[in-house]
Amino acid sequence: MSRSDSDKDRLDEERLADERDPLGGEILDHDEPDVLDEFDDQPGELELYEREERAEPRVSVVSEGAPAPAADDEDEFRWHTEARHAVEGVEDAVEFVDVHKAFGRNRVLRGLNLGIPEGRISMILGPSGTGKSVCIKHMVGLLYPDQGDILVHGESVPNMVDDDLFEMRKKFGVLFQDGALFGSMNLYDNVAFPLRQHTDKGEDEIYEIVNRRLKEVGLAGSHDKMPNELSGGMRKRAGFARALVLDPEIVLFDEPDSGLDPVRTALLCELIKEVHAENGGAYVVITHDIASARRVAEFIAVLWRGRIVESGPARDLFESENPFVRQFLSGESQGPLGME
Ligand SMILES: Nc1ncnc2c1ncn2[C@@H]1O[C@H](COP(=O)(O)OP(=O)(O)OP(=O)(O)O)[C@@H](O)[C@H]1O
Repeated sequence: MSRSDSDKDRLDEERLADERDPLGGEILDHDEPDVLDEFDDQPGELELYEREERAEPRVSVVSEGAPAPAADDEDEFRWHTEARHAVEGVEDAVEFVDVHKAFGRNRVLRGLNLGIPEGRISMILGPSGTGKSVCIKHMVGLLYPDQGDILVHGESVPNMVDDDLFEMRKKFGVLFQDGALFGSMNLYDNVAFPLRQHTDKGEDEIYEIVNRRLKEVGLAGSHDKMPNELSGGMRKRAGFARALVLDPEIVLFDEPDSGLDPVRTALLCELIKEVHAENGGAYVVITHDIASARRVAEFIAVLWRGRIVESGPARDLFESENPFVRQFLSGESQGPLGME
């Protein structure tokens, strides 16, 4: 069923009123292309969010404007062994190949090489402002690299034409920091939204799916609640239910623990594990919360200064000899990471 005009007007108003970009918490720049202009041509949840304009032709991922690595990089990257401990017999769902991304003079990704294993819960950990959100925006084509490539199931995301990108995004479920629920819709309609957008399913089937997903996240019986009646934890669970309704192959969680107390964080971590055990797929969680990593992560990648310091199965990383990884994963004040 397609969305009615009045629904679209409502969403337009909401998006214009709420200028926060739910993936990064940044304020949308009005000089950026208006995402709502794309809405009519390619309705889809991610199309509601800020999307970077990219230069034509889109086939090249090497930009002449990409800044050259600075001479002092070697010293900065002395802890970056980029050691990748193998996950036996598992392919990568997502791969970053030497990705560089700068915003003006701010070089955020500086030669990022990373593989996200299929069928595992992976965590990208790193200090604040180190590029974790920028990294996941590249996976869904909301940002484009200055240099390098991002492969999702072997397909290059920056090289995709719009139709392919739109199709590829159906593989993803995304849980934004605040759940990114539409304030004017009740919980049921929020969770049903991607199904109405992306599928031809009838309302009976949609009801069955939404009901099952809301039950799975412990929100059965809250169909009629409006987002402003929900606690932060409930909003996140509702966002999780919505991220799952299209049976995604890859689920991205942008700091699922932000704004939650330790108990609710622990409960959400348990929920992520249970749902993953039930549904499978590649889950990618970005966070700087080490307790969540201990609870949930099967695979960990530590990101710092736009490159991976080390990555591998969680137990290997928690036993790492690398001084930076040891300091970060134990939360010590002494070590290579200072107040910067
Ligand atoms: N669209 C943008 N335009 C300009 N700068 C940006 C943009 N998006 C991100 N940045 C910059 O990129 C850097 C990395 O930001 P990012 O949000 O990825 O960090 P993070 O590791 O997710 O941090 P945190 O843990 O605090 O959320 C920051 O300096 C940020 O200001």
